[in-house]
Amino acid sequence: MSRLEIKNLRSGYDHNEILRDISFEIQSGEIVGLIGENGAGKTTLIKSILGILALTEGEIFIDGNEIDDEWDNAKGKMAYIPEMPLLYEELTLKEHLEFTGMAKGMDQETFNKRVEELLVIFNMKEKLHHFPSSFSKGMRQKVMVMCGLLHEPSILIVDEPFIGLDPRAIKALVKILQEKKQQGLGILMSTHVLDSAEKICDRFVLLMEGKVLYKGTLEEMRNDTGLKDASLMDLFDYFMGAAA
Ligand SMILES: Nc1ncnc2c1ncn2[C@@H]1O[C@H](COP(=O)(O)OP(=O)(O)OP(=O)(O)O)[C@@H](O)[C@H]1O
Repeated sequence: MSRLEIKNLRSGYDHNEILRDISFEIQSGEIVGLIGENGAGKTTLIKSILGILALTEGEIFIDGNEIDDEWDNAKGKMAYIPEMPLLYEELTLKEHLEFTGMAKGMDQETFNKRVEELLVIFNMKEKLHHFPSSFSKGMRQKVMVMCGLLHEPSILIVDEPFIGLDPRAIKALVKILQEKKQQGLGILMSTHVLDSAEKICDRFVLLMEGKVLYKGTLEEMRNDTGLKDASLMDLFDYFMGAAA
């Protein structure tokens, strides 16, 4: 159970500031959708939260503790699943999991138990000793998700989880994210797949040109715009149009 809080964040690349005054939080047991057009700053924001990019201003807290002071602790609580599956071609699925377990400092007993559970959930038992070269895109994505969930993080950050997955794989992933959420995982999910996002996210942060354009639930968006029954896509269009 954790809470991630982002306060007045500014960051970017060298002399190119991309994000300005970003503030929002992710509570335990909720899925927050990070929505924005190409180049809005979603990946830059994720990289900033993960400490890959330095902040020029602002603070990030986990459970009230600033990440800067508690970096190792924070790293243990967070997991990240990147947009493109990054696998080592010379390592089998088992070795990927072992490598992750070691990096996260898991003890053998917990590791074995979790691997057993994840292999069943993701239907990958038969692939345990196989190399990524024999995996489809969806299976590669599954390996990333398994590695991400291995140490039972309390905050999960997922960048574009649905790209390249077939409808059944999307359904399976949605089910897993919902189950994990019910168990208390807080999830930040960046995606362009708005119909899936609408179904599974509890709240949304809409980004435009590096700034928060809107944050709230679907219901709040509908009330604020007067667009009753509007889809997330329609609401996103509306907010983008109003800001242009
Ligand atoms: N390595 C980099 N160096 C300099 N500028 C970058 C770099 N990566 C991204 N940018 C710029 O930062 C801005 C935000 O890009 P970012 O990748 O965060 O957008 P995004 O919302 O994730 O887009 P997409 O939906 O296309 O993945 C863009 O203007 C982009 O050109």
